[in-house]
Amino acid sequence: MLNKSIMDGDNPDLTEERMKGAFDTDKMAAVIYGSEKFAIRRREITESISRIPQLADSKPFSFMTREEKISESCRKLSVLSEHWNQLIDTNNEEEALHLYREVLGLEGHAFSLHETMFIPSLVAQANDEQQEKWLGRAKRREIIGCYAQTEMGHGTNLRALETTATYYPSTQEFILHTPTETALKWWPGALGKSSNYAVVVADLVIRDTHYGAHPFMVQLRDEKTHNPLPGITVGDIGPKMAFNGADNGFLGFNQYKLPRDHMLMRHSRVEENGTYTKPPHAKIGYSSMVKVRSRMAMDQGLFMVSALVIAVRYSAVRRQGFLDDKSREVKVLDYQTQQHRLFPSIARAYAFIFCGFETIQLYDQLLIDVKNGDTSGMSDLHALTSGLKSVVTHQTGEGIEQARMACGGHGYSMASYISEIYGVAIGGCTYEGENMVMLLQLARYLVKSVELVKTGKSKELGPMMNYLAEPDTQIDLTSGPEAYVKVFQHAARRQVWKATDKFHQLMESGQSRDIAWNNSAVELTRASRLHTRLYIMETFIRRVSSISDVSIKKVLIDLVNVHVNYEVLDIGTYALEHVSSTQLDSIRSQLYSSLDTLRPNAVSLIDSFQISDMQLRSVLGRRDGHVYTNLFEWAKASPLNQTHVLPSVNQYLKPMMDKAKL
Ligand SMILES: CCCCCCCCCCCCCCCCCCCCCC(=O)SCCNC(=O)CCNC(=O)[C@H](O)C(C)(C)COP(=O)(O)OP(=O)(O)OC[C@H]1O[C@@H](n2cnc3c(N)ncnc32)[C@H](O)[C@@H]1OP(=O)(O)O
Ligand SMILES: Cc1cc2nc3c(=O)[nH]c(=O)nc-3n(C[C@H](O)[C@H](O)[C@H](O)COP(=O)(O)OP(=O)(O)OC[C@H]3O[C@@H](n4cnc5c(N)ncnc54)[C@H](O)[C@@H]3O)c2cc1C
Repeated sequence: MLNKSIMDGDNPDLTEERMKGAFDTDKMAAVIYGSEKFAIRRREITESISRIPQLADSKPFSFMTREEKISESCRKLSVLSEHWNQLIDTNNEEEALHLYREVLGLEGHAFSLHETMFIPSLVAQANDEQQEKWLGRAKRREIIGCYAQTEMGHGTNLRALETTATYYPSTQEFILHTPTETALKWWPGALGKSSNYAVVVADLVIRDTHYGAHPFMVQLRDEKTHNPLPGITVGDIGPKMAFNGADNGFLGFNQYKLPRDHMLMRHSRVEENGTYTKPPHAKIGYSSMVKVRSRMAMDQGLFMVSALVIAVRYSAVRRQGFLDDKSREVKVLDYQTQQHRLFPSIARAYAFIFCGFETIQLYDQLLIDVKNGDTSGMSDLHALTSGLKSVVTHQTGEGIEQARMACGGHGYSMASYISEIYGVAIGGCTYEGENMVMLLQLARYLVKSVELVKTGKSKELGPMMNYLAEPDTQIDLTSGPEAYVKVFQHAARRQVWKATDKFHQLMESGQSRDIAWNNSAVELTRASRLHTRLYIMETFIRRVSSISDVSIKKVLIDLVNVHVNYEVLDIGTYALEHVSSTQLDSIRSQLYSSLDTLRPNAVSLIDSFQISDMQLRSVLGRRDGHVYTNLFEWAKASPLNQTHVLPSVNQYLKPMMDKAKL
């Protein structure tokens, strides 16, 4: 049995799909998750969780109020705290993330920022003594922390943050202060009600000199009573589009005193007498953001996968309409339009996850380098993750929305859970830097790279930039996926040069640098997208080429074929400058035949992610495929159906109808 999800009693339509799978889903899981060891650990953790009944949702999550969701996730966290060490290796971040995802899902919880930004900030920004003092406590979850940077008035432009941390040598204290309403911290996850500590980013002021954004470790609430400390105003910012299990919060300081050693001082320092030592790299304080951005290709890939697991499984059990055989309706997965809607997203999800592995490793390496005093890799990783974060969040949003529509009417029901996945995932277009802003950060790097080529300094180009210096060559589309990489290289190079030329020409025509930049910005963001998509395609092909298992490699090559054909057609207007319309027609035919080739493996490809029903919270995406019975059961569980006649009917509708009868 190659597809390890097959079980007796499942919906036969799904079992039939799983029987068709040409590869071992456990082996594919090992490729997806980077190693056989981790793929096995994931399954073991999931299995162990299923043996602890208190970790299951106490009722369907979608029927809970926001307060109930928050309380439910806290209840589960307290159960988890009893089992933590048996369930995972607590030093292994990937195991911890898997545990969180399985048990708490994606709607956020009290620890949402604790692991993702609070601890990483302490790891990267606190000096050894400070780590000694706080890191162990944070890791043992004696305290709960978050990352409080964004303010009501400013999120993007960090240089304009208004919260001040003014140092007074006389008392050797900082005074944290919120000078205006717009200076209130606004948005930080888990800040409102859960966290008792925060890494607060504030403008450091010493003797009237403003040194800009710096991180501070700040206690917000009393450890015994959990009440806010005097001088602190803190609360929840209210319901959001999604992610409502998290208490994103506001925070204000009224002349709040903080000891000197609460500024995180690994890279910049303030001495007792107020002498300031600047960091070895001006943007080193931004490292927690780079950390999260470096995770986003992986995390967003998994969001997209969740929606695709639901849509592909459902498409295999949903029968509607006829093809050749008029005696039985077909599975909607057999429609070419359905495949075209879903399969390119499966390919992108695989590609994002492979990229994610790379960027996570690059960040881990950078952290070591920076600790050893080498900051030279910072710009490269900042540029790479800025572009990647923007492209994957946007494409993930598109893919999830297509997955919802692919489920027809039931996709619109919360029983599918896709709208929640969509709402949480697209938050990523905004958090960790608004997408346009981050594409423009990458564009700075691309423009500088072109300037290097123009001035004969191509040798100084960063990784992935050499293609900018190469001439256009003839493209032979029959030579395999590498030819498609060439199309992307040509298109990206041309757009990067075009945008740079425009920027330079506008400056030469007398516009200031900033105005010329703004007037070239749309072209610059297009250049960044093409460059990033090239990186994604190259990484995907490189990863697949490195696989030795024949059956796994075969299906992944099929997936690469879907990817490269789809991507080139998707940038058709740019590609047309390098390939003929006849060639594009042939790419179109190849795409359709690659969808056909992939069809028998579609269910196995998404089963391989081994995402449990507990995590999916979707009636449509159930592993066993028994959708209809459970859809009815789910609807019956609606609070509205707990009584035949609602009070609102007796109070308003009945009197209204009765009155109309008179
Ligand atoms: C282990 C278990 C874990 C369990 C976990 C359980 C979860 C399990 C489930 C997991 C799934 C998760 C679910 C949802 C979670 C939701 C989480 C939501 C988190 C959201 C958090 C946030 O949302 S938190 C706030 C983020 N807020 C931003 O993101 C602001 C953007 N804004 C900027 O980031 C700066 O404002 C911006 C633009 C760079 C300009 O900064 P600036 O003005 O200072 O600089 P300039 O533009 O002038 O640039 C001057 C030169 O600096 C260079 N440079 C700039 N940055 C650099 C850098 N970092 N490194 C190197 N170089 C850098 C640049 O490239 C220029 O270089 P050059 O001169 O050579 O061209
Ligand atoms: C779910 C969620 C969780 C979050 N969690 C946290 C958290 O834990 N901690 C935290 O500190 N923050 C958090 N944030 C805040 C988040 O980081 C910011 O909202 C984000 O960085 C965007 O900043 P902004 O809101 O100021 O957007 P704005 O900058 O106001 O964006 C508005 C528009 O202006 C455009 N724009 C702005 N500047 C430029 C420019 N220079 N060039 C071109 N266009 C520009 C943008 O592209 C956008 O179209 C969270 C946000 C969300 C949605």
